[in-house]
Amino acid sequence: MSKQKGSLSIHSENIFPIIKKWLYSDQDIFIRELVSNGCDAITKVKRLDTFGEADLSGETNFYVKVVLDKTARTLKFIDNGIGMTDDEVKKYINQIAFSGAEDFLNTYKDKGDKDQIIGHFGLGFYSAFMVADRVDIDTLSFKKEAEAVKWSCDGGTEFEMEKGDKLDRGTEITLHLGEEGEDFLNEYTVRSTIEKYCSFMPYPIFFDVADKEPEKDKEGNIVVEEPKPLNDIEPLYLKQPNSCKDEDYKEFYRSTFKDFKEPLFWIHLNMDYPFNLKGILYFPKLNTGFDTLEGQIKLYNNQVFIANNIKEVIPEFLLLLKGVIDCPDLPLNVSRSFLQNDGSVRKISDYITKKVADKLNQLFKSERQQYEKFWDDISPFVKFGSLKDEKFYKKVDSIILYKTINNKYTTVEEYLSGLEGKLENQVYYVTDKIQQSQYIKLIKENNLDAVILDHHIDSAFISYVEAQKDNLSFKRVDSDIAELIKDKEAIEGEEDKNQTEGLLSIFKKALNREDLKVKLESLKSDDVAGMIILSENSRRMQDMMKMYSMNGMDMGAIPSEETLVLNKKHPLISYLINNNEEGSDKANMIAQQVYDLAMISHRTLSPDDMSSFIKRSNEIMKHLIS
Ligand SMILES: Nc1ncnc2c1ncn2[C@@H]1O[C@H](COP(=O)(O)OP(=O)(O)OP(=O)(O)O)[C@@H](O)[C@H]1O
Repeated sequence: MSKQKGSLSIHSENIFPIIKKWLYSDQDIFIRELVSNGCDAITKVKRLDTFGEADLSGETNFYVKVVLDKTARTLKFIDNGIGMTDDEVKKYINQIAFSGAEDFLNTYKDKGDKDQIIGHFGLGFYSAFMVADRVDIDTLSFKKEAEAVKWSCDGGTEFEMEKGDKLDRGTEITLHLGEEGEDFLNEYTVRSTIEKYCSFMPYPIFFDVADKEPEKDKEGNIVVEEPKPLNDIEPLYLKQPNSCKDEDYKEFYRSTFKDFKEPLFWIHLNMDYPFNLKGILYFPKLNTGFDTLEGQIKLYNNQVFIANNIKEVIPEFLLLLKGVIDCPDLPLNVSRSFLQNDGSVRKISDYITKKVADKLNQLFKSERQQYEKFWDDISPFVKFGSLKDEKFYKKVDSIILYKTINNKYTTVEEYLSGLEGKLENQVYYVTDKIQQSQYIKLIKENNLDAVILDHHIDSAFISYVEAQKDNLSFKRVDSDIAELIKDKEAIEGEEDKNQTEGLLSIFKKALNREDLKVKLESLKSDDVAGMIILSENSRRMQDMMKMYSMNGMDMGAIPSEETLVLNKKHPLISYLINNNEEGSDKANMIAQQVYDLAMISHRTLSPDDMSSFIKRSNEIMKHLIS
């Protein structure tokens, strides 16, 4: 066969169902497509007016109107934009995937700002057939002497076109809703879909129900209300940050996210080069737990809503925030909610991350007090962000705060320099202020400090920080603190060894635990009889095992590394040392009680241990009166 060249042909009968059914992910998107076509039509005619190619004679009243008629089962999209001549209908409507928007941009590419035109692919109009059995177009071009055109198609590949009777400039698209469009006979659905996609579109969008019962006042007079657009044609994020007041930001937050809690602070993104990006990111007040943190980042392209929380553009941890981002440079797919794989998406995401880190640094440096006030709310976000994105962590590392047991906020650097000479590269922490109060007391008595890390994210976070920083280690207050609590003056001798042996035997017997580890120390304080000490590593291992045990692992298999430190100075312990009563009821009771009391400050008792503890405590109380 000889070499041939040619162009591929498409069978409209086969391609049309694909466009109608599968091109767009959400059925309600037809509303966005038709309203944005109306907006594009207005932008075009206004632009031609500025070029002197159309004469609008100072007209300013531009709009897109959506009118539902439940009785007639129609939904109309009316605009007073550029309109179409019959040639244009043939070119742009009858030819699938031929975009008048692209055509317009190419014709006028040297003039003006290309970004305001929404259409691109020449397919959006056909999304109407996802809900309509028939679509009519009535249009009149802005051109002088233009004739109105009427076009109609029932979703097959045939259309009808004739002279129309439209008298005013613009286009009216009528959707005859079929079975699949049943939902859009509902006023609320139409209204909320317009609000969802078109809230920030650049021309007023009105919604009306043609066959609605008129509203009447008490006297029965018909009340005519001034129509109000459903959108905000000049959203705050498009304005210059220096012209926006705090109240404007708060109001925009309330109206956009329907959240009446005030945001903590916000970042106004305003970038023109190397890509165009505008938006506002809000840090919401989070007084709920981490599990329920849920932000919302609305992504727009040229004031047209694309989708919420698009992970490709918005780094995952930023999805805990609330905000709007408008980026006309996004490489969108036809269906718009999908992005094309493109390097610029990564750049956009990096830019947003950097802006957030910059804002936090600026707050830390110039408004430390405010920053501390916000810290409890923003800390899960900053920690989650650090875990998810090393670059972000590097930028915020030095401004991560820790709340101390004295209710102060400190960075690791400040903490360590405050305890210079006492602690080296070691941070004490508390996970439960109440349970660990005994240890907190010790820390305070030793003029030390500890930070509170009581959030679910903290254990993962500190391991991450330790991996990032050489030498730094976090130690829970009940870990290796023997050195701290020991009375350094007391000298350990041979006698201690024997006493430890004796006590060990008493406790093992009383608790019926052969694996028990006991240490005898002279503690600084003589009001604590015993304490449980567990090395940080063993405890973390235990915590991890516990997590796994939820998935069915046997906890009994984990060896216990806890050591019971007994205080030689405490009268109960010296009683046990000095009276050889091993195995007696009294010795057993003291040993069990000392052990349980030490355990309670370390972790929660098991239900059985708790009931024995209560029972025994009552027994002991009875001795007071016997
Ligand atoms: N309301 C309207 N007024 C004037 N022209 C319109 C109107 N609706 C559609 N058109 C013309 O029909 C063309 C095709 O519209 P369609 O919605 O299919 O694609 P598009 O808007 O160009 O691109 P996209 O598929 O990205 O939305 C438009 O580019 C425009 O020229």
